[in-house]
This record gives sequence, structure tokens and C-alpha cells, in this order.
Amino acid sequence: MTDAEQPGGTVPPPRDGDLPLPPASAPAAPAEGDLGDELAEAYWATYDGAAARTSLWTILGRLPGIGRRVLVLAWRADRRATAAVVVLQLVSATTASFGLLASVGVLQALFAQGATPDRVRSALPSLALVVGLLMARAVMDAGVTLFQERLTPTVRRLLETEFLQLTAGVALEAVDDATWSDDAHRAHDRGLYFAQQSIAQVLELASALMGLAGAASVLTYLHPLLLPLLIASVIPQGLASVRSARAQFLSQVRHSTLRRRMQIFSWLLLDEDAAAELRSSTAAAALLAEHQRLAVTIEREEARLGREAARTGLVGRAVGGLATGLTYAALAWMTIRGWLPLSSGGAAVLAVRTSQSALTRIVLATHHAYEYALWTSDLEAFLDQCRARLPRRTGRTLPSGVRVITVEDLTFTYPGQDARPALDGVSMRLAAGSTVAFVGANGSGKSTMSKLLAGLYVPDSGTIRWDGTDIMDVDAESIQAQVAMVLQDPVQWPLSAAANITISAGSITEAEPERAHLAAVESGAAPVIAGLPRQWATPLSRRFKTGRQLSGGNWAKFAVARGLYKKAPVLVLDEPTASMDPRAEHAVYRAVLRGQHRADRITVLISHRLASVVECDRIYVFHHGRIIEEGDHATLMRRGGEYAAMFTLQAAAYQPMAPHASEEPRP
Ligand SMILES: Nc1ncnc2c1ncn2[C@@H]1O[C@H](COP(=O)(O)OP(=O)(O)OP(=O)(O)O)[C@@H](O)[C@H]1O
Repeated sequence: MTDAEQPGGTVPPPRDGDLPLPPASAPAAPAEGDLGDELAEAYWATYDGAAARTSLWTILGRLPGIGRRVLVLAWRADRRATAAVVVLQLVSATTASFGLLASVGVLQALFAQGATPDRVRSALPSLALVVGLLMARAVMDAGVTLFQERLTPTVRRLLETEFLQLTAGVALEAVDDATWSDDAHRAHDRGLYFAQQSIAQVLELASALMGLAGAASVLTYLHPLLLPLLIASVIPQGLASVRSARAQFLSQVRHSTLRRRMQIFSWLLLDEDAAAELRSSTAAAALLAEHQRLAVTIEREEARLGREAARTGLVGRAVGGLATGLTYAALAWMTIRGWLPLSSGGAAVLAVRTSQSALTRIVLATHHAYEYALWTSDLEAFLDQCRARLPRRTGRTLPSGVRVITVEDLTFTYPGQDARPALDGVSMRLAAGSTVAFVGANGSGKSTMSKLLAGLYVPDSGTIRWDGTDIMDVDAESIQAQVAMVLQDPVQWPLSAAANITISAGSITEAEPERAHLAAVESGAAPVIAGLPRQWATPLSRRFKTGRQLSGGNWAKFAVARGLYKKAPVLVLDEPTASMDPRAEHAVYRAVLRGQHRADRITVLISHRLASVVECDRIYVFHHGRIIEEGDHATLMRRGGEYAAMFTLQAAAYQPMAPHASEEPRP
């Protein structure tokens, strides 16, 4: 005898599924030591610090490819701006080299024999040339900045538009895939940003490389021996720069992961939706304490990073200084030996310094360009993934309207959930003018069935035919366009009341006034809208000054109104009235079951409140993805199976003294 069968029996508590007890205490976050390490593995940080962990040769080897791809990206966005940037950059670098040569001229004139005023006078033309070239270079650099600033937002806009179009268009199955959502957020938050930034880095790299090449040619022109001297002097400087750049990258990673961890707690404390629960459950104190603990850890970490940065900087500068000292000593020696005129020695000093600063820029820009390129290719790979997961396109569309939908032996398993199919051999027939109900226990497959009917998922086997046409032979979008879905947790669009209804027909700005009005009346949303301060124009969100937040039941009315406004030949209502008051619920059922468009519409109603399905023409009872009973209410009650048991159990709740029926499903 079950509990329910005992006199005055109660519904047994849910089984615990062998759940062990939770530990009495667990850390809110990883211990201090591994705070950064845990988050470093997070999906959004995949490539953070990658440049610092890769060999220099690998990075250098990839640079030409990176440069080419950035150029293609920029070219696609704005050809004129890209061409202008490249030309101006080249001319600017050439001007810099000539400027260096002109400086040699100045020094040669100043170090020549003769009276000082004469020497200064003879240096004037070269000096004027130096000034002229400097000015020309400044203009060129301003041009580069101008076109770069024009190019970067265009690249961002193009990539972002493509990203949003593809992500909003991919098949629902792709969105269900947990890794897709991680990939999407990573591509959005990092990929888009770094793809745009990579343009600046590649330009910086190109400019620094050209600067180095220019200085090297000037040195070779002054004396061929100066080139190996330059190489010998910049190698230690380069190594010190690489070391310092890598330390900088790694510290940035650690620092940002720590900050992110703390931000999670700040967001929770600020979250509007969490505000009530935060106060009522006294969660605020616990979250504040964790925030404080992290803040102190970050403070210590920042001080440590500061010490490390100072140490690396000092070592870098010491090595660089030593190398410069040795170079100058070698220059002095060459001058004393008479291999190099004094004026050329002075110019060589200038060229060496130019080279050293170019080298530091090259090292930093190389690391940045490499890391940004990883993020960019991550974004590109994600876009390719989306392109491969777009809904089916066959070039054929369904004619508008349907008389009968036949489902035969349908099987479907959610991706990654291979243990048990959500639908297993389901067959049914849905005719226009009828209302069909799906009932059954939680997780028995009702919503999944409705989503397959709507073309949101592709069946693993079996067929769905619309007036004889297999849906696999037509574009998925053409089915979605013919099904209006009112889902269990409707979206609360932060848009106007009107847009919250018209959005189902693909517009948030245009409305068919009579149609919108009728949908509002039938769904019960009309009195809600009438009571809003700006009625149809009132934004339904507290985030707007004149906005209003609706109650759960009123949001549900808007969801039903959306479904009705779409005027689709198939209307699916998945638990539409669960949060509505009894009168509102009654009105919705009256509109849906006896509404004026009923004759040419197939209405599918999913509900746990069996009183609402009594009037339906056909009821399908789901159990573990299969249909275990079907028929109208009277037939199913006579059968005395699972439906009758569930119905009697619910009805008994309204008659407290009546004995309860058994809760166990009877397949
Ligand atoms: N997006 C999804 N990804 C993976 N599994 C899913 C997904 N949606 C549902 N499922 C699983 O598929 C099975 C059927 O779920 P479905 O939502 O169709 O049940 P339901 O009968 O509508 O339940 P309820 O009455 O609780 O709404 C369940 O085992 C559920 O866990």
C-alpha cells in the first residue's frame, strides 16, 4: 500500500537519488595561493599570456601570416583607408631614414674645420632639411593615425555585425551545446576587441621594423663595420626587452584573473534582480566578506607585481645600459683609430639609440600582435563553426497554412545527452481546427515535441509531414515562420508594450493596430496596457525612466499576446497560464480554445493543470519520451490509465475529503 492509498494519504516526497550529504564547510573561492591559477583555465582566458608562454622563434615565424591576415581584414573593411595607412606608413619610415641622414650632414658641417660661425652657417641647410623632414613626418604620422582611427571602428562594426547575424541564426541545437556558448562569449568579449586592436599592433610593428631598417641602412652607409656593431649592441637590449615584455604579459594575466574573480562578487552585490533575495536571505554579508577577502588578496598581489615590475625594469635597463656603453666604447675606439670621422661617430650614436628604441617597440608589438592574432583566429574559427551550424536550407519553403501535420515514429536525443532519447518513437496527427494537448510528468518530452514541430530541432529518425511535405525537404526557417510559440519562461523584452507584442511578427517599430489590439484583448494584456502610464509606448523595464516592471502573471499575458499576434497556422502554448490568476487563465483558454482563428489553426496546449485540457479535441500523454495514451478527455477517463490517475489526483485537491488516487504512472 502506498502512502497515497492510505486513508488521508499524502504525496510521497521526491526520491533523493542517493545524494550524499554536503560538506559542513567549503571555501567560497580557491585558497589564496591558487586564486589566479584556477581562473587562468577559464574559457574566457584561453589565450591570455599565450605570447609569454610561446618561444620567440614560433612567434617570429607566425608574424608574416599575422600581418597578411590583418591586412585582409582591414582591406575588407575599407580599401581606401587601408591603402592610405600603408602608403603613409612607408613614406613616414623613409622620411625618418632621410632625417637621420640629414642629421649626419648637420654633424659633418659642425665638426668640420674652420671658424664656429662658418661651421654653423654651413650646417644650416642640413638643419633646415632635418626640421622639414621632421615636420613632414609629423604630418604623415597624423595621417596614419587619422586613417587608422577610421579603419578600426569599421573593422569592429563589420566583424560584430557578422558575429551577431551568425550567432542569432545558428540552429538551436548549437546553442544547447555548452561549449558553443563558452566559445560565443569568448569570441564576443575577447575576439572582437582584439581583432580590432590587432590592426594598431601590426601597424606599430611595421613602423618599428621600418625604423630599425632605416637606422641600420644609415649605419651601413656611415661605415660597413657599424652594422655588426649595431647587431651586437641590440641583442642584449632585445633579450632584456623580451624578458621584460613576457613578465609584463604574465603579470597582466594574473592581475586580470584576480580582478575578474572579485568582479563576480561586485556584480552579485549590485544585481537588481538579486537585490530582494540578497536582503531577505542575509546573503549580502557573506558576499561582502568574500569580496573583502579578495580585495585584500588583490592588494597584496598588486604590491608584489609592482616589486616584480621594478626589478625586471632595473635588470632590463642595466643590461641595455651595459650594451649601450660597450657600443659607445667601440665607436670611440673606431673614431680614435681614424676608421670613422668624428661627425659620423656622432651620427652613429643617434642611429644606435634610434635602433634600440625601435627594438623595444618591436618586441612589445610582436608579443601583442601574436596574442591578438590568437584571439582573432579564435573569433574566425567560431564564425566558421557558426556557418557550419546554420539551420537547414534547401531552397524550398512551405506554402503558408496547413491542414494536417503527421508525425511518424519520431526519435530525438539532445546533443551530448546520449543516455536516453527525449523522444522515442512518437507518432501523432494534428489537424487544422483542432486543439491538441500534451500532458505528462516533468521531463517526459512535451516541450521537446513542440520544439520539433516548430522546426527548432532536427529529428534523429522518423518524419514530420506538413500536408504530406517532409519538413526535412524545406528550409527550417519556413517552418519556424509558421509556428507561434508561447514558451514556459517567456522573454521579458525591455521594449515598449507594443513592441513586446509585435516582435513575434518580426518588428519592434511597426504594428498592425487592430491585430495588436485583438491579441491584447484575447490574452488579457489589454487592461494591463491600459493601466500603464504611456500605455502602448511604456517601456516594460525598470531600467528606463518611464518604464514599468510587470508581475510574472502579466508578463505571461504578453507572451500569449505575442503568440496570437503572429497569426501563425500553428500555435504552441507551453504552460502559458501557470503564473496567471484564475480569471486571467480562464480568459486565455476561452480565447485559445474558442477564439475566432481557431478554424484554420492547429493549437497545441502543454499543461500540467488538467482541468484546462478537458475541452481539447485530443490529448497525448507522454511518459519517458513515449506516448502512452491518447484520446479525448472522456475516452481517457474511461480507460482509467495514467491520465485518469493524474486527473483524479488533481481533482481531489479541490475536494479535500475525497481519497487520493495513486501517483505512480501506469504505462
Ligand atoms: N536543451 C536541452 N538540452 C538537453 N536536454 C534537454 C534539453 N531540454 C530538455 N532536455 C531533456 O529532455 C527531456 C525532455 O524534456 P522536456 O523539456 O521536453 O520535458 P517536459 O515534458 O516538457 O517537462 P516539463 O513538464 O518539466 O516542462 C528531459 O530529460 C530534459 O532533461
